[in-house]
Amino acid sequence: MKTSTAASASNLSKTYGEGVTQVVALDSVAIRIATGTFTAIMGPSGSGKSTLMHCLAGLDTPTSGQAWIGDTEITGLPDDKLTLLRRERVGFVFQAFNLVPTLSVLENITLPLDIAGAAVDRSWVDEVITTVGLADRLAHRPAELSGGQRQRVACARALATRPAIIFADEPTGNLDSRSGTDILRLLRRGVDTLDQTIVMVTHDPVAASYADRVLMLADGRIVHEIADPTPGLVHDVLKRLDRAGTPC
Ligand SMILES: Nc1ncnc2c1ncn2[C@@H]1O[C@H](COP(=O)(O)OP(=O)(O)OP(=O)(O)O)[C@@H](O)[C@H]1O
Repeated sequence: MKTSTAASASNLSKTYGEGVTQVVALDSVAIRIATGTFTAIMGPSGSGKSTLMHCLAGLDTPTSGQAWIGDTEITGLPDDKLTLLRRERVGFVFQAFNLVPTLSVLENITLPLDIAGAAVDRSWVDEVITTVGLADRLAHRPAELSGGQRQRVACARALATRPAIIFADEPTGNLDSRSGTDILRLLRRGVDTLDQTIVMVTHDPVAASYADRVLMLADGRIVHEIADPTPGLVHDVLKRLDRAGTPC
């Protein structure tokens, strides 16, 4: 049983606009992410997955409610402190956080450490590089890599700083199934062997089955939770949600 908390939120709400055009993207969400666990967030398009992840990661500000990374409350934290906290304790595997094209694979992986002015723990970085299978590509530039290899670099970059938590947004979204499987196994290994904590948004029941649990969102609320998910179970719950638009 995991006891410490990597991230959490209480009463998290986010609305856009006002009056008749108001959109409730998040509606009083409460969540606890235990350290060393892998959580998948799923739900129909527009259900609030990205908004939830951005608010949990300190990339977006909720309209009301509170969010914590570890025991630090991030809601209300001034921008400079939030930037520092993200840099030191959060890893991202987002499409928007692309690799730097002019840097080599190795330089991209150690970039967050360089920015933070942190000493590079070379044996740790080597372990991560071996884990992601990029040892023979370190001098290459991102343009010389396949999409799957690039995504593995993004994962290695996120793991290199040993962040308290990694947020991954559709990490296998643009990949063929073999590369996608590599990435998911890698993330899973990070949790199992490195005690990494991961939160991943996905639309894919197979990807979600690598997680320890799946949280289903609908209309900005967590409406269902699946422990020890299998692709079939996730698929069935998604289908019922799509049909009913309500909890199962
Ligand atoms: N900047 C914005 N302005 C207005 N409405 C927004 C904005 N960002 C998101 N929304 C709305 O908030 C709701 C939740 O959006 P969000 O992107 O979190 O959903 P999602 O579940 O990640 O969707 P998808 O699976 O399609 O990426 C949607 O109805 C969306 O239209």
